[in-house]
Amino acid sequence: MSVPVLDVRGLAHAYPDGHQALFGVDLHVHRGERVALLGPNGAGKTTLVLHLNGILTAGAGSVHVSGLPVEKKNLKEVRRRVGIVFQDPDDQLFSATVRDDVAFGPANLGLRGPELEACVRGALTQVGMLEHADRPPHHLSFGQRRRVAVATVLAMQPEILVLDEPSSNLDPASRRELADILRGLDVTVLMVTHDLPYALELCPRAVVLHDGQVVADGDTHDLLTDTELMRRHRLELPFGFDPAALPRPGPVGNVTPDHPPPTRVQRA
Ligand SMILES: Nc1ncnc2c1ncn2[C@@H]1O[C@H](COP(=O)(O)OP(=O)(O)OP(=O)(O)O)[C@@H](O)[C@H]1O
Repeated sequence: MSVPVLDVRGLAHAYPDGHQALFGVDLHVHRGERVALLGPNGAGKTTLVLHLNGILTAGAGSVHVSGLPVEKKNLKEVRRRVGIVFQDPDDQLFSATVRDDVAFGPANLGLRGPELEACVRGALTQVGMLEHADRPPHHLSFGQRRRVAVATVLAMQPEILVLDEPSSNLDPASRRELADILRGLDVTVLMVTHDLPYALELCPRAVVLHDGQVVADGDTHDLLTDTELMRRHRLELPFGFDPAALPRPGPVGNVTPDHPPPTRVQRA
C-alpha cells in the first residue's frame, strides 16, 4: 500500500487557555478514499482540521500529507496539497468576480495567461459555475457561493479536499446537487459533518471523534446502524431515517482507491 495522503499520528493539542482539545489522534486516509469525520459539538473536529494545513500546530504528534510533514517551512506546499473548504463561503471569497477568486490560488503558484484561464475554467466547470465566472461573488446565492468556494480549492489541484459541513444551509435541491458534484470529483475527501445521511450517502468510511479522541473508525453504514455506539457518542439520525434505505456509496470519481474497503469498527 502507498504512503497515505493524510497521516496523522498521536496528535495532541491544547489551546492557550489550557483546554486540551485533542488527545493522541491517529488518522490515516489513503488516495481515493472519501471519509466522513463525525462527532458531537466540541469533539475536536475543527481543531483536527486546522492542523491539516498548519493553521494550528501540533502540541505533540505529527501530520504528514503525502509524506510531507506539516511544518512551518513546508506550509506553502502543504496548503496546495490540502484544500480546506470552510463552512462559511464568505471566509473564502473576497474578490470582485468569481473568476478572480478562483484564479487567486493558482496565480499565487505562478500560473499565468492561458494556463491560468484553463485552470479557472476547469475548476468552475467541475462545480457547474462556469457561466457565473464574471459575476461578483456577493451577488450569488449561498449555495452558489459554496460551490465557488469549492472551486477555489479545486483550482489548486489538492491531494485532499477537506470540507467543513458542506451541506449546512443548503436547500434539499442544492444539497443533492453538491453531493452529485462531490461524488464526481477525482479527489480524496475528508468531510466534517453533523449531517449523517449525507455522510452515509457520500462516504464509505467514517471516523468518530469524541472528547478529542478517535472512538470509532470503519464502514459508515456499520457505524450508523450501531445504536449503542451512536447513543454513547451523541450521534442521532433524523427521525424516521433508515440507513438501510440508502445504497452504499460508490468509489471516488475515476480514482482507483489504493486501500481495502473499510470493514472494521474500532471502539475506544
Ligand atoms: N480558541 C479556543 N480556545 C480554547 N478552547 C477552544 C478554542 N477553540 C475550541 N476550543 C475548545 O476545544 C474543544 C474542541 O472544539 P472544536 O471546535 O474543535 O470542536 P468541534 O468538534 O469542531 O465542534 P462543533 O461540532 O461544535 O463545530 C471544545 O471544547 C472547544 O470549546
